[in-house]
Amino acid sequence: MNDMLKNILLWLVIAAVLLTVFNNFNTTSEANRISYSEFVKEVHDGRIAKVVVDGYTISGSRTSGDTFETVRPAAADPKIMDDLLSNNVVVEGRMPEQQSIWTQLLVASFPILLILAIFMFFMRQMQGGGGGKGGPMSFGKSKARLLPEDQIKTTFADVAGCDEAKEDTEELVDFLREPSKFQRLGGKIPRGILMAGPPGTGKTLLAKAIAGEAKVPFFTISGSDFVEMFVGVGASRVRDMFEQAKKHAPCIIFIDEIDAVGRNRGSGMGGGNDEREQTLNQLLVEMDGFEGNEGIIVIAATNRPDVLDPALLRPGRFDRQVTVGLPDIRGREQILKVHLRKVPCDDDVQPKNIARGTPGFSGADLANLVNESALFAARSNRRLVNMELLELAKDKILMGAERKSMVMKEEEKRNTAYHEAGHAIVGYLMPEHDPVYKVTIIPRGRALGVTMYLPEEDKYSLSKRGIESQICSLYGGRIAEEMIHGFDGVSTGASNDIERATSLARNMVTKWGLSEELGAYAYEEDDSSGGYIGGGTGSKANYFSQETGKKLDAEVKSIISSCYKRSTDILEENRSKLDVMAEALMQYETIDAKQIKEIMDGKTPSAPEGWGDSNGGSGDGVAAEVNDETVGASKPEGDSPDSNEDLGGEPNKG
Ligand SMILES: Nc1ncnc2c1ncn2[C@@H]1O[C@H](COP(=O)(O)OP(=O)(O)OP(=O)(O)O)[C@@H](O)[C@H]1O
Ligand SMILES: [Zn+2]
Repeated sequence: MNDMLKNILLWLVIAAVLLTVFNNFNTTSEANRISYSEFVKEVHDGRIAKVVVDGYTISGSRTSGDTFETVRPAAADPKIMDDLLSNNVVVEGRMPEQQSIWTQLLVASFPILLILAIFMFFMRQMQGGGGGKGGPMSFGKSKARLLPEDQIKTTFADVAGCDEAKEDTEELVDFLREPSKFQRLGGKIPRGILMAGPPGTGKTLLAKAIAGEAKVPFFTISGSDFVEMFVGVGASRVRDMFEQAKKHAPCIIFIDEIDAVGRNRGSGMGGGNDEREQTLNQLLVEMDGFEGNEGIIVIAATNRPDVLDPALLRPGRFDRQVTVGLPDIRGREQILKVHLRKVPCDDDVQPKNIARGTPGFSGADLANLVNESALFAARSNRRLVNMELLELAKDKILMGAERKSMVMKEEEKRNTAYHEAGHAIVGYLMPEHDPVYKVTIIPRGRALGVTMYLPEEDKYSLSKRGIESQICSLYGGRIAEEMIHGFDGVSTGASNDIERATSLARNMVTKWGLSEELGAYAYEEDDSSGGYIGGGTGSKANYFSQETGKKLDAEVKSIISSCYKRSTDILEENRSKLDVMAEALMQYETIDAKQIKEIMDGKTPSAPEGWGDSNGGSGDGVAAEVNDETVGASKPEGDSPDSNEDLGGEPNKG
């Protein structure tokens, strides 16, 4: 880095010297050159006949006939013009205006200033945007900020409502506390952890808590800090950051917004961005570089895990993913408690009630809610935060223009509850269907709600009966909606379900030979999937006539309508269970296998674990939620048949 700077500087100096030399050479090479004072003397002596003024250069001829040339200093006496004219000298052109000494100095020093400015510019670039965040001036320093272990006050107790994520990361604490002991015991050393989840769900907080628990230093940097105009700068920052971290190991490096550097290199976005690519490559190199025994854990956070370059996710890099989702109602209650601990509260404050009224809020929103209520209290000269102020703060946050769309309306929540319950009940009752594991109406990614099935083993082939069961449960959501709203009230939320069901039915007929009518014959082949359920969208090759095509369509339709009918029958027979499950979802937002079984057995569902300990006071220590991360972990695609993610339709649905 320093070498590069020196080079730049050296070239600038050489250029300046050459320029000067060339200039001088140019003028001194002329014959008949005289000094200005000589010229003035000759003017006074009346030896000059003609003068041609060209800027500061004065040339001309003497009365004797020979020519001369001179350069007029900027500070020359302006009276010379009068002298020339009074001696009847022919003057062509005009003498330049007199300038102040300061202007002259400025003009003279302009090239030096220019060089200096360029030099400063490079320095700032090397240093990273120039000082904003403080820290010592030196070239090539990464912008990573170091938080020494004794300054980290965050612990797991400060992170609430994401117990699964906490459990997933507890092992890291053990490792960081004593890397060598951990290794001796045969623990597999993690290197990179990717925290994925929507903004404000506590990814940064959790990473910091890991450092706080393990009492190790914490480096933070944002992915966007690496992205610079100059090729090589980002990469050198990455290198520098790892170098620093090695000196402080065991420690944690936290890279926020990893997607800023980690976007898929192949993807069109910012096409051919050399700098970003080099930075990413350097990051990959560094991740591969350390042997794992150096005690550095790199935690990266993103809310777009889907756009990351697959190379980042390979074994040995960010091969472990921890999802930090939006909190459900219990999570929200716990988060509220964590933050309410920090403000003086009235006795009437009930975190549970606020949690109930804030579906869709992130941890950051809830922290903000408590903070706002404290501000309201201060403004109205009250000593305590009470329920009224908390409600006021909630309304204020809900009112925030962009939040409105995020938070579920009661009506929408009910619709989603019925939809998911429909999936779950049909899935539960169909033969050879994966067991229903968990149902939630908390939005996840683009999905409004999710019903998760737990495959009993990895399945690479399914029976005809199993596939039909899947098609039935896929339609369960839409049918349930239809049952409560009538056909006209059905939302567009089921489009993904319908797509997947159709694709399954089509594959049954055209690829898997599962139609009696058309036999075991490959009518269609696509190059995308190796026959794995889920339907490919790749380019297709057709091997059938138009007439057969019609038969295929008819057969697909007949499979679908028979599944649709079966699904409808099931839901009509179990209408009361559907109501109970939808009601439970409205109340608890997430229910798991236990509650689902109770409902299906005709019992009143029990409250989920951790529900109702609202007087517990502390946010942690509440029973863990079921770990939904393990669901379908064996399947690489989100499109796998073991969960129904219900995408919201267009915002302006009819
Ligand atoms: N699970 C939680 N428990 C307690 N507080 C939380 C939780 N999640 C968020 N918060 C509060 O919100 C603040 C912001 O959260 P944080 O910065 O960790 O979110 P993030 O997921 O890293 O967001 P981003 O993706 O925007 O960086 C935290 O400092 C904390 O006060
Ligand atoms: Zn659905």
